[in-house]
Amino acid sequence: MNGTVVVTGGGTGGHLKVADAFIEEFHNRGINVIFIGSSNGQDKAWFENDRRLKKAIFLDTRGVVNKSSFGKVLSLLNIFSKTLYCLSFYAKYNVKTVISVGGFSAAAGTFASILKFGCKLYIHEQNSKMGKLNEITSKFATEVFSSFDENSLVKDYPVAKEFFDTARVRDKIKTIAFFGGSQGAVCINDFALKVAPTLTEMGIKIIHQTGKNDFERVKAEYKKLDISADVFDFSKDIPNKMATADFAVSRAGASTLWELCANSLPTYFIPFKYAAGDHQYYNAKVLFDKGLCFLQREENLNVEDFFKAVNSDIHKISIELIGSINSNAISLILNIILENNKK
Ligand SMILES: CC(=O)N[C@H]1[C@@H](OP(=O)(O)OP(=O)(O)OC[C@H]2O[C@@H](n3ccc(=O)[nH]c3=O)[C@H](O)[C@@H]2O)O[C@H](CO)[C@@H](O)[C@@H]1O
Repeated sequence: MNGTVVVTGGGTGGHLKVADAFIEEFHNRGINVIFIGSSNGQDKAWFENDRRLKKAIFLDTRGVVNKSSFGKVLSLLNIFSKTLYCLSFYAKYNVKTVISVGGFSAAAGTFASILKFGCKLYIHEQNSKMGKLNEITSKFATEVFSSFDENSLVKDYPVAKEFFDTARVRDKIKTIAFFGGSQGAVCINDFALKVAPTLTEMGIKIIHQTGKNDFERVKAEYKKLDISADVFDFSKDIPNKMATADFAVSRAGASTLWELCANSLPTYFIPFKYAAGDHQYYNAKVLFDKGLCFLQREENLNVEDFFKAVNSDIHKISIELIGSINSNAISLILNIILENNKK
């Protein structure tokens, strides 16, 4: 491999999961990787002290979107100074390949890759609507990979092997899992508590990921209802939780969505309505249009519609999900990057 590889980006679990897939594949192929993320957000929790990495750097960067004009100027100045830092870092470590997985953590490392002569930028866009940073930087990229883009050379999403290994066709619902995305979702937590008594009467067990902030409240509510559910704030063992479930209720963050597909787990999606460009809704809509999931907007959420889905033919959906995603995406993406870098 010519020069050092940098993987940059993060902020939330969705971006970090893709960063992790790249790091794992480079590591397995014996190629050194440096990670550049932010000291704000979840990046440190994922990659600080990660033995697969040659180095992990966490810059004090923050998002620009949803800020006052003054806040935006400050964030932009900060990104500018961190870009200069990355440029000198790239020179020191002879960085020739940068992979951006997006999110505010990616800005400085990505801009530096564009400014550095002889450095190639690759982008992985997770969502159906391109994020602001990728919209700007993709024009300078050697290749952009996205599961939702017809022009992408690889259309499958990099999903961890465990989700495929534990896939099975569902028939009868014995367990339902509620997933709120990496940060949890109060709306899904409230809805789960609302339907939990009926699910329990139906003999259906509950697995529930609440997110950190709402964990104690939700746990206490289940106790009040006298329902013994598997409630947790965040788990490193999501493959096992999914494998146990026969049906899921979930936000439509891209990583979770494709993991559910890989696992053949029929899902009722409730997208996060404030996601940029409404991308969670459009992520799930791609599956919904093929009859591969249930989809309901948060503002229209109702118990009748949910139970209609629970009582429908999930077996058919589960079977059809089997062919919805292949397991070799990250390997194909790396082959393309390595081939390109020989040029
Ligand atoms: C609020 C927001 O802006 N969310 C965005 C964020 O979602 P979010 O960070 O929620 O990301 P995803 O749902 O895509 O992925 C979450 C990842 O964290 C893992 N996980 C989750 C819970 C847990 O307890 N343990 C665990 O390991 C999941 O298995 C998954 O791999 O990034 C996604 C990918 O760009 C976007 O599609 C989402 O719109």
